[in-house]
Amino acid sequence: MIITLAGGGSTFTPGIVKSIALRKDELEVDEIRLYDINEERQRKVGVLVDWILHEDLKLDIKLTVTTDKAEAFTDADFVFAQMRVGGYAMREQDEKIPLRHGCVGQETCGCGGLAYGMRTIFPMVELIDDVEKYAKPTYWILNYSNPAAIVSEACRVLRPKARIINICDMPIAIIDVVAAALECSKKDIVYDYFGLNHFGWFTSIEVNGEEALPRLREYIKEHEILLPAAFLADKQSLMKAAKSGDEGDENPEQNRHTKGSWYYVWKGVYEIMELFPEYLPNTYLNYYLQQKEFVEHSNPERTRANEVEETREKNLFDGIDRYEKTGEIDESVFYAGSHGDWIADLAIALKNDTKARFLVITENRGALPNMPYDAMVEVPAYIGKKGPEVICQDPIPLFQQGLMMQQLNSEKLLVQGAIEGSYEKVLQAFTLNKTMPSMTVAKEILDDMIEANKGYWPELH
Ligand SMILES: NC(=O)c1ccc[n+]([C@@H]2O[C@H](COP(=O)([O-])OP(=O)(O)OC[C@H]3O[C@@H](n4cnc5c(N)ncnc54)[C@H](O)[C@@H]3O)[C@@H](O)[C@H]2O)c1
Ligand SMILES: O=P(O)(O)OC[C@H]1O[C@H](O[C@H]2[C@H](O)[C@@H](O)[C@@H](O)O[C@@H]2CO)[C@H](O)[C@@H](O)[C@@H]1O
Ligand SMILES: [Mn+2]
Repeated sequence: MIITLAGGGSTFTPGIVKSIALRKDELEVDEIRLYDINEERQRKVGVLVDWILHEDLKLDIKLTVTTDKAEAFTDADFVFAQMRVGGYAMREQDEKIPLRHGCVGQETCGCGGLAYGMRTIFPMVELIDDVEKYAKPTYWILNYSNPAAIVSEACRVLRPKARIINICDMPIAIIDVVAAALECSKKDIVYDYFGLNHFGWFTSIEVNGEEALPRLREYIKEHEILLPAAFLADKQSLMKAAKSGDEGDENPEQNRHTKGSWYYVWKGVYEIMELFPEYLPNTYLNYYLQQKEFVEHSNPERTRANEVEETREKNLFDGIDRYEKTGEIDESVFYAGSHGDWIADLAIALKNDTKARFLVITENRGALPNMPYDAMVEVPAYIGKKGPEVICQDPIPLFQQGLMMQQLNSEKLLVQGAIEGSYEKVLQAFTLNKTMPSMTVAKEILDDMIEANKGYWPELH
């Protein structure tokens, strides 16, 4: 069993490798390969991964670190894709350009997400072609390269036969927080959900067979935020940290959610549920339902990209430099948690045909009867060796369906515009996005984005 991480220089690589390694028996993994286009970044992360596999866990798993496609993909069984096309420098542009025009600037939502999508569509297609050329015919690509909604639509259109499953860890991160709030184990939770990626709702959260949404509603109302009580001890300092964008030094998974801009993410769940209490919203709906408020509490000079550069990325690479100089490892420099565990669990379900239930981004095919057949939706599915078998649901309510159709068509227009090189379609995608106040503002942002993305975007005519 060979698993290749494409985007092996990612800040998430050490955590994912640890999750794979801890499930080595179920995955029967013989070799892990790291592949990236950035040789130096890849080499450094490779040093840490080598330590995890061979010094820390003392495992007999071969490690290959490469920038060569043939070496990376030949006979691979799984490819876990986590590319950030353009890096944090371009994420900063995605966030800051719309904010300069008074609009939501976010990694995967609004115009920032559309811009990131334009950069990622063709590198993803290239990755699929490389994998098809070199890997085992039974390969699976588990893709979490963002923006997953646009990437999955582009793959559906351009490579419909590819063995790729697109996934997102935000819903499971929400379930982690819900479990802490309800003081139960996340293993006891079964949930129902519908939506698009970063655009969906939990319709049911059962804990040991009991519907817990009413209890969760009360919790959120009482605390005025969806964060576990322990994290709320000092609300004043939380808010101060949020305003300064300070993530602090701590690294544990949930604590990071109380720091920097994440605070507003969990606060927004309360604000949405005050007006629309029926379902638990995905945190990303904040950007579409509270556009004005998001812009008001954002600092266009310092966005989430800066926070990540100064914390997760800096901690990782400073930690690796220190290890190379002194031989000392501080495990807190790398992020490990639900993200990697979930990806490894999904690979196990595919490989061992377990038919376990996962939330995945997949072609609708009637699962949501009042959404288009070919929409890439995020819904629960049983996962076995043939891929996802989606679970059918009742028609979704008009409010959610209307929001989803607007977002879906914006994303579809972007993909069509990228493929056809059509400026007009891309402008329609921007204009249609719910974060846009007018077509004129959409055009101003698009023109700035074209300038900033030279060398990354296809030419538009
Ligand atoms: N779907 C999800 O829920 C989810 C969760 C976490 C992260 N992500 C995504 O995972 C990716 C990695 O995030 P990160 O913060 O660790 O970023 P990062 O910049 O640290 O890592 C990304 C790596 O991808 C490499 N890369 C860029 N283009 C490439 C290409 N064409 N081929 C191969 N490698 C390439 C970069 O050199 C870099 O080493 C991002 O796309 C991020 O949005 C998704
Ligand atoms: O701003 P970032 O880079 O820290 O996070 C952006 C990503 O946020 C979500 O994933 C989180 C997840 O919610 C959290 O619990 C933990 O696992 O880290 C992830 C990455 O930060 C979202 O689902 C991703 O798509 C975003 O890229
Ligand atoms: Mn996500």
